[in-house]
Amino acid sequence: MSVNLEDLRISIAGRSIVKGISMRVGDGERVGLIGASGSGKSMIAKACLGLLPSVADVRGSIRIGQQEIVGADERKLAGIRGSATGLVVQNPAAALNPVKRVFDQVALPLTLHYQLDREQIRTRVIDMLRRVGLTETIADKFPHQLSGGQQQRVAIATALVTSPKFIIADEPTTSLDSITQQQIVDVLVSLVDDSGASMLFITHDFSVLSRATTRCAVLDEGVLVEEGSTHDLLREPKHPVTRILVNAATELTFQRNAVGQGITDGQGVHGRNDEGAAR
Ligand SMILES: Nc1ncnc2c1ncn2[C@@H]1O[C@H](COP(=O)(O)OP(=O)(O)OP(=O)(O)O)[C@@H](O)[C@H]1O
Repeated sequence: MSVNLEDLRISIAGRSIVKGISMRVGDGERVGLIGASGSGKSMIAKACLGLLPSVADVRGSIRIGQQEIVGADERKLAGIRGSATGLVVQNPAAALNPVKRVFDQVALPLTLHYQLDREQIRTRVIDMLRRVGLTETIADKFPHQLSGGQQQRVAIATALVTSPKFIIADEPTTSLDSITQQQIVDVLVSLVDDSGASMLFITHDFSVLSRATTRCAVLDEGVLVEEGSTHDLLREPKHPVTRILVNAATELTFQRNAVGQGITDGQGVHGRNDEGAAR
C-alpha cells in the first residue's frame, strides 16, 4: 500500500516540530527515516497512525492507500490501525501486556478486528509465531519469561498478524545486541516482502538501515534535507547533516571494532537462535 505525506506540519503548544515535509513510501517499498535525536521521526510515525497527543496541531495530508489520516475521527483511525497498519516499537517489553500470555497478545488484533472462530485464530497465531522464528511452546509464556529478542519477535507477530499493508518500525532493534538485531531485521524484512506490504523504518543504526531499506530520507529539525537510495546516501552523503550522521556512525563502528564489541553475543557465536535451540 502506498503512503503519501504532503506538506505535513506538526506543532505542539505553539512549537513547530515537523515543518512541512512531503515524502512517499511506494507500494511494497521499504523506506528509512533517519535524523538526530529530537528531529521529529517518531512524531511523523505517530502522525501516520493517528497516535499524536490531542494537543498536537497537525496540518497537511497523510494518505495511507486511499484513506486520509489527518483530521480523521478516532473510529476511522482505530479501524485503520487494526487492519491496514502495523507498528513495531523500540521497547518490546513496554509494547507487550505483562499479564497476557504470548498467545493472547498475538491473538488480540484478530479478536478485535475480525470475526474468526477459536480454531481460525489458533491456526493464524501459531502460524505467525512460526513465521517469526518461534515455536508453539512459547504461546503459553508471559513476556517476562522471554529474552529481548523473543519479545521483539512476539511484538512483530502481533503487529503483523492482521496482514497490514503498511508497517512502521520505530527503532525496532535498538534495545537488542548486534546479532539479534540482524536476526530481527531479517525476520521483519522477509515478512514485509512476503506480504507485499510497504514499510517506514526509523533507525539510528546505519547497518540496520542498509539491511532494512532500499531508499531513505534524512530529517533535520523537522525538515527533510536529503532523500535517495540508501546505498548512495550512505556512500556519498550530500547534505552536511547527512554527512555528520554518516561520519558519526562510521566512527562509532570503528571504535566498536577496535574494542571487539558487537560480536560477543552468546546466542550468535554459539550458533543458537532466540529460542535457545541449536540451529
Ligand atoms: N508529547 C509531546 N509534547 C511536546 N513535545 C514533544 C512531545 N513528544 C515529543 N516532543 C518533542 O518533539 C520533538 C521531536 O520528538 P521525536 O520523538 O519525534 O524525535 P525523534 O527524532 O524520534 O528522536 P529520537 O531519535 O530521540 O527518538 C522533540 O523536541 C520532543 O521533545
